[in-house]
Amino acid sequence: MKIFKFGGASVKDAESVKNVASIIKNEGANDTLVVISAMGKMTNAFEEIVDAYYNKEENLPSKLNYIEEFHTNIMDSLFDKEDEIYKDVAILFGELGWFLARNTSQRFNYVYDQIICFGELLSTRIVSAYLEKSGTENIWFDVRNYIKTDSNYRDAKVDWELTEELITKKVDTSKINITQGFIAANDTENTTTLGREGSDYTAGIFAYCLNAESVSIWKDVDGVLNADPRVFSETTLLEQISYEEAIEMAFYGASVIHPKTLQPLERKEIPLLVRSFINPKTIGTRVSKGTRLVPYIPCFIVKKDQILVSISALDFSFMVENNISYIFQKLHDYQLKVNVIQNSAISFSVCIDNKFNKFDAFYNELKKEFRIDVQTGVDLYTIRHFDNQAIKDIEAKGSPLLTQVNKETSQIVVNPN
Ligand SMILES: Nc1ncnc2c1ncn2[C@@H]1O[C@H](COP(=O)(O)OP(=O)(O)O)[C@@H](O)[C@H]1O
Ligand SMILES: N[C@@H](CC(=O)OP(=O)(O)O)C(=O)O
Repeated sequence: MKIFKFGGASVKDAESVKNVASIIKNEGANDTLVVISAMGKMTNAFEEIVDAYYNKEENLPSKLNYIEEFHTNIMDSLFDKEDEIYKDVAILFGELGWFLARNTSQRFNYVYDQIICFGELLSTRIVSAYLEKSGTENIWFDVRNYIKTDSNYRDAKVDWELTEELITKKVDTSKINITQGFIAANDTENTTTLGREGSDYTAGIFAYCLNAESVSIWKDVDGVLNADPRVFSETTLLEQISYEEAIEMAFYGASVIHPKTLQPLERKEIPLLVRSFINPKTIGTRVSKGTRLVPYIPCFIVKKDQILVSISALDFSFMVENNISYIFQKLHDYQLKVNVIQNSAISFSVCIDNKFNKFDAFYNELKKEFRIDVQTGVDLYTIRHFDNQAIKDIEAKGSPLLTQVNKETSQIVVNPN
């Protein structure tokens, strides 16, 4: 069985849905399981629903209306008014309205997951119905009956044993199956999610449980490139990458592959193909056991808008285990992700992501006991398989503030000025 995964960009409008349908028809076979994300930026739009629900209820109707119109416009270009899909979609909006009206829980993460899941439920219903209408028979199923997790809402952990049992028992491997990425359910049938951008991971879960022959994730780029094309004007397609190399790249922040996706595939040596939904005939990138990197060239990963923090003791004493472990505990408490660490006798520097906007609270707590220098708005470049020229090119992007060189990886924090 083959697993395909289509992200939001691949189903952002009616033309894109037609394109996805033709890829499934031409590249898929009868035994293909297709994982699909919410259309376009719909997960962000559903996040706004959650926000309005908690903070600005008067905005709810207009935000719901925007989402409903977005999907209706796409359907109007793909279907006839009397088609069943309009009823299916109306039922989903009915369920969402019912939840918003009846929910009494104040648990934010629980509420978030019960709302956010509608993006994937809607997109898969629409793509499945369009495939059927255009002559490609398929089975739509609700992934929440297949992938089971704990109750850690918004970042749920998969119950592999139960999930494998359900998937192997229930998936009809002789058909084209259409299902949702990113969402799952716990043992009380409440919806959970696997973390933002988790649909690649869903594809990995199905591949692992079904011993798939390959996973293809269809992207708006030709494959994995040696640098983020949004930041670098010249990039080269990587034809082959080993699992280890892809895991390293994802770990350092190459957003083209979700980090959790690779481990289940590596364990069963299932190749991951990163392919272009714009040019489906091109070969893309193969991530598999074998050669580390083809071609073997420096690869650049960028994390924008980081904070560089230098911490030293007020009395200029050495930064050693006890104060460093205290700082780490605080970084953990405030959910600040550390991307680089550099230590000298009297100062300790970290480059961090302020994803949850808790840096100010961290700073206010630490400044009572430490001297802290903060540089906000800096960029972190990671170069895998660097050479001198690659380091020079990055250092020329602004004022380099910190450079760390390991055997295969160099990390440079740059103030873009
Ligand atoms: N090294 C890289 N190679 C290819 N694309 C990259 C790389 N780094 C960042 N990207 C970005 O990742 C995007 C695709 O990933 P993503 O948006 O998560 O896809 P999807 O949501 O469709 O799963 C590309 O549009 C590209 O801008
Ligand atoms: N829709 C979810 C899951 C996902 O993986 O989306 P995408 O494949 O478009 O990154 C999100 O935006 O987080």
